[in-house]
Amino acid sequence: MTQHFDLAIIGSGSGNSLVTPDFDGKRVAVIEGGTFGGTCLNVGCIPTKMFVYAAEVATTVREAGRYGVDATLEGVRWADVRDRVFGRIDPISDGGRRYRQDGPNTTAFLGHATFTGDRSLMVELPGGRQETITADQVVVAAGAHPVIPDVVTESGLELGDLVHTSDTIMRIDELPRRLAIIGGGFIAAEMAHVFASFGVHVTVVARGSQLLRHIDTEISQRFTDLAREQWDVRTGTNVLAVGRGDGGGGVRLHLDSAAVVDADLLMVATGRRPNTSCLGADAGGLAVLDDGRLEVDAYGRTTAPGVWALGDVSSPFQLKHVANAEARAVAHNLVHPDDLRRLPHDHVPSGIFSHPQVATVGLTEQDCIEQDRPHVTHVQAYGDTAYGWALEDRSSVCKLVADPTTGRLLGAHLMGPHATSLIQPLIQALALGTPVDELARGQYWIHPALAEVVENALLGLRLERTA
Ligand SMILES: Cc1cc2nc3c(=O)[nH]c(=O)nc-3n(C[C@H](O)[C@H](O)[C@H](O)COP(=O)(O)OP(=O)(O)OC[C@H]3O[C@@H](n4cnc5c(N)ncnc54)[C@H](O)[C@@H]3O)c2cc1C
Ligand SMILES: NC(=O)c1ccc[n+]([C@@H]2O[C@H](COP(=O)([O-])OP(=O)(O)OC[C@H]3O[C@@H](n4cnc5c(N)ncnc54)[C@H](O)[C@@H]3O)[C@@H](O)[C@H]2O)c1
Repeated sequence: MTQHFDLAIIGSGSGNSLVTPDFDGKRVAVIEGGTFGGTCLNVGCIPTKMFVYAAEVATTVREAGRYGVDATLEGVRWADVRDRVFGRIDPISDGGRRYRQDGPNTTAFLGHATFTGDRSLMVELPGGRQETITADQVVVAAGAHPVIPDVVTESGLELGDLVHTSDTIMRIDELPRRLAIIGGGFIAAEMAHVFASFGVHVTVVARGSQLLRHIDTEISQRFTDLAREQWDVRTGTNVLAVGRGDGGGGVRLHLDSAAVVDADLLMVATGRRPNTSCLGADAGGLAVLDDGRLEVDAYGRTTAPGVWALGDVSSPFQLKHVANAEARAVAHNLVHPDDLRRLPHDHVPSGIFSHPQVATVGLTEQDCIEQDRPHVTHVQAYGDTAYGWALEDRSSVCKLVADPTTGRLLGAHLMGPHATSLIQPLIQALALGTPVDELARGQYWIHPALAEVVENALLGLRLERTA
């Protein structure tokens, strides 16, 4: 029997937030084929940052001697760290699922959905049952999954055993002695920090010449240099083959430099691909772009009338704050067809919770050069501020890019302690168009807080126009 709904949502990550009061008294289907709550809650932002915090604590103890405080890290109780994280998260996922199962106007379908036609879905439920659903409107919020390079797939090593992705590595039973990571992006940078801080020997194998290649080149270079001091970093290197280690234990990577890397576990962090290959996109009339994303217009409309998409499955940004912001726009658009809101894609910031932290928003210096755009930059060292002295900081920076003629900020790129929080006034200035001079001088900056690095960076920009 076919069930008809006012709204059907595929994916319970940011999609779950679409059940707004506008749908009170209407029928909403929430379809989830994996763990309720999606990536951020279960295997993404939230658990990783809870592990990162524990890693920060371990690092603080290790580095305490620099400040004249003698401390020894006695050990890391991995199982306790892990259980604290998932002891907090798993009940939230369970509660969210129950809330949709028992909700007054929601029906939760716990299975994989495939389009079979125009706003028509087939859901594979546990036990082999199938349910057919139609809806006036459908939102695809199906997220993305880790890409596994061929060289790993061809190794024959099973995922979740010796080979992990971020989906599984946080739940392992015990810390490995040696961890190899393929990839030099966000996940590699964060997880290398976590495991190295916990005493694991980490080897990062990256294709590019620098880690975090997509960010400002200067920051990426500085980050890579600091990473080399903490982890065994092999840049400009491809993995030619993956197999079992000598004696059958662990894994061995054969690199194109002729070197081999032996490790107890391998983590693959080579990007995430939108979940569109098993969605029946063709049957639903949804166009898929070359990179696997669903095609959407500026308002989140797919190529199929009445079908919307948001988040990792369609967005150019695989970030939770973007998925949430897109969900807010789509939630509005579902009920205001004559007053559509655009997906907010201006000045999208990102933060990388590694050691050091990195935070970035807006144009980089290279962007300005490539666009032949007038610009000035200023790099302010944390170490030149009072709180930087307290931190004994010698490597952290706040780099700003501004337009000298308009006096407006173009971009901000920070690397160092609390970079992901320090960047917020700069994100705000970009979003609200606050002139640099007004931002620097039009308010108090608490002395001697770390935020003075941002104040000094703003004051250091050589602008032709001031407010
Ligand atoms: C390790 C890691 C750390 C991260 N850290 C951060 C961070 O610090 N900050 C940040 O901004 N972003 C971070 N991200 C990215 C962030 O998690 C994602 O951008 C965000 O969660 C995407 O939300 P979404 O709603 O689009 O998709 P998801 O949350 O992935 O939800 C999609 C859901 O749809 C389900 N689904 C898929 N296909 C179907 C189908 N056909 N039928 C039924 N259900 C289906 C999936 O099971 C999934 O639960 C991180 C990602 C990872 C992997
Ligand atoms: N703090 C955060 O906001 C945060 C944290 C983690 C993940 N994320 C999101 O999740 C996404 C996925 O993270 P990620 O680290 O997997 O992707 P990424 O795009 O950040 O990095 C992928 C890395 O893998 C490399 N690579 C790609 N294919 C390869 C191959 N075949 N062999 C070897 N190397 C290969 C790339 O050169 C790059 O270094 C990120 O882009 C980000 O949007 C965000």
